[in-house]
Amino acid sequence: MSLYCGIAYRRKISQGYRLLSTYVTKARYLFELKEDDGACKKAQQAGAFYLFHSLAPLLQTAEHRYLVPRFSLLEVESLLHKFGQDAQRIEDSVLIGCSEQHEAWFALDLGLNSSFSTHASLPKSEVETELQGSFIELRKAIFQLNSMDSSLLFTAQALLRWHDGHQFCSKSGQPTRKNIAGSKRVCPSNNIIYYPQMAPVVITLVSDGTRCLLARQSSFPKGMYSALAGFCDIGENMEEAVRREVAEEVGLEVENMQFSASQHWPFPNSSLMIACHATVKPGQTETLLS
Ligand SMILES: NC(=O)c1ccc[n+]([C@@H]2O[C@H](COP(=O)([O-])OP(=O)(O)OC[C@H]3O[C@@H](n4cnc5c(N)ncnc54)[C@H](O)[C@@H]3O)[C@@H](O)[C@H]2O)c1
Ligand SMILES: [Mg+2]
Repeated sequence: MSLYCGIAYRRKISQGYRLLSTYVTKARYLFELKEDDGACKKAQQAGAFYLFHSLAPLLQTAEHRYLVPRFSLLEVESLLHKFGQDAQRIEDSVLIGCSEQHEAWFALDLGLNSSFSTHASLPKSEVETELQGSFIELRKAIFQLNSMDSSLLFTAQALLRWHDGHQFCSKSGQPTRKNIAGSKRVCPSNNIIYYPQMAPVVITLVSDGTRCLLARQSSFPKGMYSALAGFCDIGENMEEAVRREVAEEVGLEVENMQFSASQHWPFPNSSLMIACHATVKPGQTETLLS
């Protein structure tokens, strides 16, 4: 369907069904904020900000759990002012979601070099004291966060990392400029648009119907085993990647496979983990036992 038809179709639908679901209005609102810098700037006025320092989120401790504090635009501006920085640094923030009431959520890293600020990084421990929290590595905090918080922080960290690593155009070498939402960067000299990327990874639980195969990398901590994982090669579909990775890593040939679930995984860079179940060809189960 062409874009024109797509838009016309959307209008027809929305005229026919005036009461759109909360999910649909939210999805369309976020899409608008990504496309319209003015609307996104306006959303920042009433939005909430999650703060990071060198990709570690600011967390507060409460009875074996971590809480994720959020700040208003005014609070962030006043913090920046206190540390001698101007509000332009807020343009480094990225849109990471919104509430059902359309309160937009942003993430801002106070530790990474800012393209706007003369002061590259805010002093970590002083900011922690000021905000009564700690910047904690996300990997260490995962299991003490609720699932909504961890998913938001995963997205935030992945986007912040992508922007940090894509400040220059790979064709012209010129600095690229992010849009307000942070959903893309553009090279002003040749208009090439860069979008945040993630690498597809297949992770496969191989079984013979009753037993499953786990493996370990030499880099894993002692005693840790996992399903077989690997990056998709360019040009491959999911099935081909599963077949190749299982063959490469354990020397077995996969017969049937089924998609199970997927998850964004921010470590060490952004991956889309695609989880599958697979069985191996008959006669290979002895290998599984040995
Ligand atoms: N069982 C597991 O190993 C496991 C479990 C949970 C999550 N993960 C995640 O899945 C990802 C892939 O697992 P793996 O390390 O076993 O992959 P892998 O088996 O494909 O081996 C990694 C190697 O693949 C190459 N490679 C190809 N494309 C790459 C890309 N886009 N980025 C980085 N390296 C690339 C590199 O040479 C790298 O050393 C990892 O990021 C890991 O965090 C793995
Ligand atoms: Mg692997």
